[in-house]
Amino acid sequence: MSVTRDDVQAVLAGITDPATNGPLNASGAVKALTVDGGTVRFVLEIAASRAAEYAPVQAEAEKLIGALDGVEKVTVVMTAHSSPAAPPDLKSGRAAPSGPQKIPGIDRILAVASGKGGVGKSTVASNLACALAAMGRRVGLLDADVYGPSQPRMLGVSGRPASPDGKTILPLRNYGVTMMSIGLMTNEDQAVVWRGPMLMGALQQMMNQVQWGALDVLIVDLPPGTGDVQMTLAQKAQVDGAIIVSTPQDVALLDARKGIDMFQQLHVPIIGMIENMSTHICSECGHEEHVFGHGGVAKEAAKLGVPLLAEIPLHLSIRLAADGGAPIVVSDPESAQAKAFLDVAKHLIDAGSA
Ligand SMILES: Nc1ncnc2c1ncn2[C@@H]1O[C@H](COP(=O)(O)OP(=O)(O)OP(=O)(O)O)[C@@H](O)[C@H]1O
Repeated sequence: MSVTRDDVQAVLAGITDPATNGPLNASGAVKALTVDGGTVRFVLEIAASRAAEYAPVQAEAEKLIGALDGVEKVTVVMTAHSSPAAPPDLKSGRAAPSGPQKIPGIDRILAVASGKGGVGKSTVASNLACALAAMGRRVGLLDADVYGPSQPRMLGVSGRPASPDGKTILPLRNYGVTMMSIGLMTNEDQAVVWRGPMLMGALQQMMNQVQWGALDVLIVDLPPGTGDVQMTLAQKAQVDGAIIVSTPQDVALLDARKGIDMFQQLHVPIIGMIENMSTHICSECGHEEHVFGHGGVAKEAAKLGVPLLAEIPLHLSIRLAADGGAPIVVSDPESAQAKAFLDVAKHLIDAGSA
C-alpha cells in the first residue's frame, strides 16, 4: 500500500506545534511536503530561537510518519525563517505569511510548466511574455528554472541585476517584459546544487525582493517535473493558473499528466495544455512531418478535461529566434509560427487570465 499526503497530514495533525500549541499541520511550519513513492520529505520552518523546542517535534514526526504503511524513508529538515535579517521594505511590519499570498503589485501569476525537460517550456514562456507585452499588458517573467535557466539568453539580456539598497533587486527589461532569473544570481558556468531550503529562500527572494513594479501578470518559467520549486511557489504565492507544455510522445505525456495531477493537488487551476514540436515544417520546402507524432496532447487534454491552447510546430526559425535572444513573436511577428503564440496570448487576455 502506498502512503498519501493525507496520511502524512493526519499524522502531523496529531503532533503539537510548540509555537502555537495547535496541530502541526495547521500552524504553517510545515513547508514543501512531498510524498514520492515511499519517500516523505518536508521542511519545518521555525524561528531560529526555538530550534531546541522543535528537535523533539522533528524526531516525533520522523518516527510516526516512518511507522506508516508504505513509508520507506522520512526526511524532515529544520530551517530557520530569517525574520531578523533585514526583510525587504515590502514586508516590514507584517508577520511571516503562511498560506499562499498575493504578491503586492502583481495582479496574476501564471506558471508555465512541463513534466519532462527540453520540451520547449522556456520557449513558450518567453514567447507568451513578449506576445502579452506587445498586446499592451504589463508583464513580468520569473525564470525559476534552477536546473537550466534560459530566459536571459532567450530575451537577449545579460549582466547582473543591481541592488542599490542591498535589500531589493532591480530586474532587467527587454521587449516590454520585466525579467528576473535565478540564473542571474549565479555564475554562468557554475553548476548549482540547490537543496530544498535554499531553493525556497531563493524563490521567495525572487518573488518578494525583486522590484517587479505593477504587473498585470507574472509568468513563472518553472523547472521541469514536480519538485520543490513547484511546491514552494504554490504554497507561498497565489498562483492563478498553470499552462502545461508537452511534446506529443507518450513519455512526455506521462510526465505531463503527473504535473497536472500535482497542480490539481495544490489547488492551482490548469488553464490548458500546449503541444510543442507538434509537427515539423521544413524551412526549405514547407513540407510537414510528424517527428514526434501529432495530436497526442490534444487527446490527453480531452481525456483530462483541460483545454488545448495551441499546437506549436517544430520549426527552425523558433529555435534560431530563441537562441538569438529575440523570441519569434518579436523577431518575426507576422510568421505563422509567431501567430500560434500570439493566438494563445490573445486567448489568455480574453479569458481574463493575463
Ligand atoms: N517549436 C520549436 N521549434 C524549434 N525549436 C524549438 C521549439 N521549441 C523549443 N525549441 C528549441 O528546443 C530547445 C529546448 O527548448 P526550451 O529550452 O524552451 O525547453 P525547456 O522545456 O524549457 O527545457 P528545460 O527543461 O531545459 O528547461 C531550445 O533550443 C529551443 O530553441
